[in-house]
Amino acid sequence: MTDYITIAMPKGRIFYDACHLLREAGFDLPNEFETTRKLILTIENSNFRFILAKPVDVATYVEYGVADIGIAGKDVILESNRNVYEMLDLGISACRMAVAGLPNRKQQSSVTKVATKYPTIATEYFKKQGKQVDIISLNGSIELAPLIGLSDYIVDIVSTGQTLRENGLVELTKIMEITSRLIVNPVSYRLKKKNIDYIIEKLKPIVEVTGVGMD
Ligand SMILES: Nc1ncnc2c1ncn2[C@@H]1O[C@H](COP(=O)(O)OP(=O)(O)OP(=O)(O)O)[C@@H](O)[C@H]1O
Ligand SMILES: O=P(O)(O)OC[C@H]1O[C@H](OP(=O)(O)OP(=O)(O)O)[C@H](O)[C@@H]1O
Repeated sequence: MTDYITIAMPKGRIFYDACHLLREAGFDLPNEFETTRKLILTIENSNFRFILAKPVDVATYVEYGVADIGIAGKDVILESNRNVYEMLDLGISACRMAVAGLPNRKQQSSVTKVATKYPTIATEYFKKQGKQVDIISLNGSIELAPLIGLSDYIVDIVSTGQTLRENGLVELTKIMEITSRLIVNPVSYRLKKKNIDYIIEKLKPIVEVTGVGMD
């Protein structure tokens, strides 16, 4: 049986950046990669197999070993806290995690409420600040929460800042910079080290040109 390397790719925003990066590194990804609805993709005459997952699920596929390696945002890696090795900062899909809110807001109640898709990161952040807050978990459209009185603040991804601006919110504090990382299953790394190192070595010079590298 072919000793496939299975790579979990995040659908959505990161996918396009990730495909571009892999092509730059010399992987011959067919053009249909960006248009197909297939969830398992192969490259002819190669032992690479790609699976397309929701970004938030990539680290889960890698932890369970059904994917040997994966590409995931640092936000997702920190939030999901999966047992994976983070091997390379790919520098793609850059954005930041920030606290935002309405300007000149008046607190609604004695407890500060924070809405977020990232409860772990938000809890950790406010704990480090020594602030007690109520975290309200949402799945999207986080900016809605302070507008409609559900929360005092949000913790969310900011990229261009357009969503904040168009909703009259302001960025208050940057929590961290976010980029996508190459993650690896620890057992796969032991068993398929040569093939996985080959991929990392192909990516490194491309990534270094853009100014990032190993953590
Ligand atoms: N403006 C942005 N908003 C959200 N994520 C971004 C942004 N820019 C870069 N990213 C990165 O892309 C990843 C999320 O991509 P995407 O928005 O496609 O996922 P998602 O919102 O979880 O997917 P879906 O739309 O299917 O729910 C994040 O984990 C983050 O690392
Ligand atoms: O600074 P910007 O460039 O405006 O990008 C930031 C927005 O993009 C993301 O939302 P997404 O589009 O993933 O939708 P969601 O609300 O469903 O998470 C993020 O949660 C912000 O809302």
